Amino acid sequence: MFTRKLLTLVLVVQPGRVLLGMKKRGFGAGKWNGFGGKVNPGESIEQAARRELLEESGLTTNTLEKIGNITFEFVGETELMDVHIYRADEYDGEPTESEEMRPQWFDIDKIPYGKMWADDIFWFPLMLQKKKFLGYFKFHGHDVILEQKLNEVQQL
Ligand SMILES: Nc1nc(NC2CC2)cc(N2CCN(C3COC3)CC2)n1
Repeated sequence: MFTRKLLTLVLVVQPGRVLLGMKKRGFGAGKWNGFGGKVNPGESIEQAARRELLEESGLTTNTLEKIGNITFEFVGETELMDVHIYRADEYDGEPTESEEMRPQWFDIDKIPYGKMWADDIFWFPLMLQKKKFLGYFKFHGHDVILEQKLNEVQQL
């Protein structure tokens, strides 16, 4: 009944600050988010995460750590979003605006949750504490969360 679309999301975190990008077009345009996108055939999820980070932010990293996996359901749609979330604590390069994203550093205590996906406020604190988590969010449209599950796990 449901198909799953593999997607990636990378958060670059430095002491006291996190790098977010303003999505300039496509799904989630107008929201701040980490960097990510689709997984191409023949690509591992981690390779796709690295590719999208480079394409969207100009950054590379040696320290991509898998920290979460969240499944999103949208009422009335049969395709689930299976988002694999990574944290990078080091990076090389300079944050660079791309066609997709305008990068900006945010102090941890000034993360713009009001301009991000509604689920982020729930799992960002786990991500920032380097906890690993599994989640499930059921959305009505793009703004209303009808159901949610979020559990810390020891390993992904
Ligand atoms: N933070 C956050 N929340 C989401 N919530 C669900 C939407 C309700 C989804 C999401 N991603 C899925 C979409 N993906 C786009 C980049 O190319 C596709 C970025 C990561 N990222």
